[in-house]
Formats: sequence, structure tokens, C-alpha cells
Amino acid sequence: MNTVPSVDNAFDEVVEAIAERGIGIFPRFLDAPRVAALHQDFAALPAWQLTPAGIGRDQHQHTNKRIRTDKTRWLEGDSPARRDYLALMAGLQQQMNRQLFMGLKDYECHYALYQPGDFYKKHLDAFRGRGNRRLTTVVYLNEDWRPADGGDLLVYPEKGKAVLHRVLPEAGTLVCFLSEQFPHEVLPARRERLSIAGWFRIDDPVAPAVLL
Ligand SMILES: O=C(O)CCC(=O)C(=O)O
Ligand SMILES: [Fe+2]
Repeated sequence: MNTVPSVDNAFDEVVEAIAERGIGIFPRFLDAPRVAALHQDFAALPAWQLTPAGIGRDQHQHTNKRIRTDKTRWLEGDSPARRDYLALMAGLQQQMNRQLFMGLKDYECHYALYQPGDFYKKHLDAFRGRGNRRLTTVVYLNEDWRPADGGDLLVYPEKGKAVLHRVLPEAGTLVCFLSEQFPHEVLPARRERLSIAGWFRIDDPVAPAVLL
């Protein structure tokens, strides 16, 4: 693997958090040059390539503006910044599989743009025994985000209404959690909010979450 040691250490921290708590939040997971390259890559997309995000699964995909209003574009290895990001996530996948035997088979991710006022209501990224999203990642590309800018990600425990984590969408921060276990929502932002949301998938949707 052609990764620098600091990134491997960062992977270890993510693995440990998932094994122990099922969720972790990692400020500065992406270094400044990576954030800048991805931000530039995202900003250069023509507007027509960003389309209203879907909800639901596969062929049942549909948009529902009461649930989410962001715009997305699937990210593939079609630019250097995207290739670099996918390689980084492949490294994380490998580490997860080696240490936790999670059986992660592939990774899908998209750029997401929330314009002022956009939101994503409380939801789960995967339902037990249905679908194959196992581990969610979100990284943010927003420099100098202030609490007053809104756009917080609120994460809830599996049961209960109390907020477990409130995350500002700060440049470089990674949020990673078991997709079936943590309901979450995105509050309306007051400025443009850029992120990459992604999901590691398994083949067998009924395999246990983390084998220890
Ligand atoms: O952008 C975020 O903070 C979370 C996005 C999200 O929940 C999703 O795309 O499923
Ligand atoms: Fe989500």
C-alpha cells in the first residue's frame, strides 16, 4: 500500500472506534492539500451534473423533497482527486476487513451539495437484513465553518431521542459509523455545504455487523 504512516495511524483509530462504539468522528482525517484538491474538483463540476438526491433503494429510488433537498453526483475515479480519495477509502476498507473481518466488498460515494436551507431529515442509511450498506463515511470540504453556519450533522443512538453527536461539517473531518445503527439528520445550513457521503457494502445483508 502506498500510503504515508500518518494515514495508516488514522485508519487504526477508525478501526478501533468502530470496534468499540460503532461510530467515530475524526477531525483532520483529510489533510489540507486533499481537502483543497477535492473542493476544487467538486466546484469545477457543471451544475447539470448535480441532481436531486434519491431516497430508497435501487430501482425504487425516488426523490422526496420533504426528506432531503441536497444535490449529488456519484464519484468515480475520473479525476486525480477522485482517484486519490477512492484509493484512501480502499485503504480503510482493507484495514477494516483485516482487523474486524467485516467482509466489506466495495465502496460507493457521492459528492453532495447542500445549498442554504437544504436539509436531510432523520434517517438510517440501511435497514437490518435489507440492502447491503454496512459502514457509512462522510467527509466534509468546508473551510472556516462556524457554528452559526448551521448544517450540523446530528447523530442519535439506536434507541432514544437524545443527540449522541453533533458534528460541524468542518473541512477534513470524517464521520464513520455502522449504517444500520445510527439514525442521523442534517440541519439546514446557512451557507453552501460540501461533503462526500459514502458506503462500504457487503455481499450478504444478513451477516453480523462486526465479528470480534
Ligand atoms: O452530510 C452529512 O452530514 C450526512 C449525509 C447523509 O446522512 C447521507 O447522505 O446519507
Ligand atoms: Fe445518511
